Amino acid sequence: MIEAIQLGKQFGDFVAVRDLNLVVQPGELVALLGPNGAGKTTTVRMLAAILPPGSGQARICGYDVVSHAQRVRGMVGLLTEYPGLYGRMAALEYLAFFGALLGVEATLCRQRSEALLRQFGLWEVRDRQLESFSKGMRQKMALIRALIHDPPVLFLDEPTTAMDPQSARTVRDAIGELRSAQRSILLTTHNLSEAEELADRIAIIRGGQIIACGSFAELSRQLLGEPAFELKLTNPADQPRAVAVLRDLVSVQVLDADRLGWQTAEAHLLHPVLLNRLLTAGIGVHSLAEQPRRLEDLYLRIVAEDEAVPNPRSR
Ligand SMILES: Nc1ncnc2c1ncn2[C@@H]1O[C@H](COP(=O)(O)OP(=O)(O)OP(=O)(O)O)[C@@H](O)[C@H]1O
Repeated sequence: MIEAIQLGKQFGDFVAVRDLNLVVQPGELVALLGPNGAGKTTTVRMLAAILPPGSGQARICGYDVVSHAQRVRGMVGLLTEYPGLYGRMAALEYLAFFGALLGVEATLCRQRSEALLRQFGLWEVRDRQLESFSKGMRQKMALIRALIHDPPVLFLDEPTTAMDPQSARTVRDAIGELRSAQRSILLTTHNLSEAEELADRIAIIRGGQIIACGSFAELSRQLLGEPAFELKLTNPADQPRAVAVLRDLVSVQVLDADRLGWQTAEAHLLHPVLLNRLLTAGIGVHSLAEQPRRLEDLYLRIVAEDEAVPNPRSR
């Protein structure tokens, strides 16, 4: 479990993170999203016991990141944006070296290394020096390194940057599997479709503070209201009659000549009645579909609304 309680960090007069509260339960993946300079990396570095918090508290699996820093580092797997790999070492040698540093027994380390190198398609190049690896291969190696001691907590900072679509897919699938293994994962990313796909909850940080947090469905409802539906009529000439027939059932919006829209949380109850009415009135329905919502729309809206108030760093 990851816990941040009123966590804060200042660099000189500059407040990088302020009163940040966040909990990531075991088996949960939370995506931390935010504009450049929002405080994501600073937060992760504090939670991973790399940077001491300026104020507040952080705990990993119940251990305080300051008083039990060493223990916390052993329980955390960290994939940073710029992983420094030792280029002269071969892949397998590197993992043995890192595993030993983290206290992983040699035979176990070799077994895990093989399983992970195979999972990420790097087994064939296990004896090649890391300096000959492409950016994407290095990123995969950094992820394997973060997993070599089988940590209960993972911090993944931009895990799929620099990867081709197929490699990014492999890594995303692997992240999905890691989550079901009862780990707590905090993912920072600028790739919103990746966050939408992987995250159980989304936390949006701006100016060092969390300005929104919840599941995609919760944030959608809070910001955009109940799910929205769109009905397309077979014949645009029926539109005035369709509006009249549905008016007392739902708040109908005319979207254009042959399309009507509404929002409801109870589509399963409403739609059979509504379709029956239209049918009885002899009004043809071409299609009825829920309007897809994207995390990108929500994110841009949350950040734009927050920008309308003064920057929290100077509040
Ligand atoms: N060691 C430091 N000294 C001074 N300022 C710092 C230091 N580390 C971070 N900052 C500042 O704190 C703010 C937050 O930085 P941080 O790297 O946490 O942001 P981020 O959300 O990870 O950004 P990005 O998406 O660009 O990676 C930035 O304005 C950064 O310049």
